[in-house]
Amino acid sequence: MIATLLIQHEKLEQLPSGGTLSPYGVHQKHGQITSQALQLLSSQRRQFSNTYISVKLDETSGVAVMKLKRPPVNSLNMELLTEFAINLEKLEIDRGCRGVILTSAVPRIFSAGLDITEMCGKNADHYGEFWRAVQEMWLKLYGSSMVTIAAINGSSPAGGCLMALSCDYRIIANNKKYTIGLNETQLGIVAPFWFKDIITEVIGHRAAERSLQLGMLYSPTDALKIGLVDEVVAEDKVQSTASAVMAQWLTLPDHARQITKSMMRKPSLDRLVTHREADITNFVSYITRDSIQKSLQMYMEMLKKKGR
Ligand SMILES: CCCCCCCCCC/C=C\CC(=O)SCCNC(=O)CCNC(=O)[C@H](O)C(C)(C)COP(=O)(O)OP(=O)(O)OC[C@H]1O[C@@H](n2cnc3c(N)ncnc32)[C@H](O)[C@@H]1OP(=O)(O)O
Repeated sequence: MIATLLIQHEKLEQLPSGGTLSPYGVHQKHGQITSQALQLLSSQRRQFSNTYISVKLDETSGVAVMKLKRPPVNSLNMELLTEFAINLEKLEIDRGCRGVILTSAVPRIFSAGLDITEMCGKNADHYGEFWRAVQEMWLKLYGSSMVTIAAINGSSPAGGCLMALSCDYRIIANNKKYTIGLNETQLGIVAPFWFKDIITEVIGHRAAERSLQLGMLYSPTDALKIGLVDEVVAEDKVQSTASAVMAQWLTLPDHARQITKSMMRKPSLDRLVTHREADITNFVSYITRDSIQKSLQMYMEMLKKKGR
């Protein structure tokens, strides 16, 4: 028992921020064994935090709450994406964790999507690496065997919406100021095929086509109407609803639910895995076009002007 706890604890030790997805040892820190064991036995919660992600795992329920914490808008830069993938992988291999609630620590924003500055004025190698990190985040989240619930406590455009769409269930706060959707065309860019696939799976072909072509951002109630989210609840009920829904989902045997989830999601995952390198090459050649760089720069300027 103690040995198992020790291994789990060591798996969950804080990694240095900005690290890579390299394996982390389970045989470190032998000298601390006794104190770690005692600490663990007396506590039902474990927490770990990187620069842009914090995780609290409740060992009693087996539910982790993962928060994005990159003010002002939780835009997804390379470091956040990498930390996200590492933390999710840690939870994935932790037997004590069966479900993850994904939410934001930044008021009024779930995530503003990909960090546009990662896609502007850099070189091709950078774009390639960045896109690989975006893919990795998605493969880990969409491919997770755990129950994943998005507790959307703020606006969630583009890549933020993709994150929410990749979860098993979406709960959004009832606030007209919050919007959610894949608005890429409004930036003058195209959502890649796997973004398109996932929104089509969630809301159906007709709604997805309209939504993607027009780059639509929906209020919570409109998002509910088209099935982009599953529930709209009062702002102060988002987390408690997420916990209640999670508890319901966790009443099912993991084995049956996981195989079913995998059956449903495998075709989309396989498509990206098979075409991963081509997708990166495609992204790099697309994003380095002068016209695309110009569109993104103009969009950033517009955002900055609006903020002044
Ligand atoms: C042939 C086919 C090939 C296909 C190839 C693929 C092509 C590429 C696919 C790319 C896929 C995904 C794209 C994305 O995810 S792009 C990101 C899109 N996101 C958005 O449009 C959201 C933009 N932001 C907002 O609408 C608002 O900021 C907000 C989230 C609603 C919050 O509003 P706010 O009033 O609270 O804050 P605001 O003043 O606007 O912003 C504060 C500062 O944050 C900066 N900022 C906002 N969003 C981003 C972002 N996504 N990246 C970087 N920086 C961002 C904003 O500029 C402000 O900065 P400053 O304080 O003025 O310096």
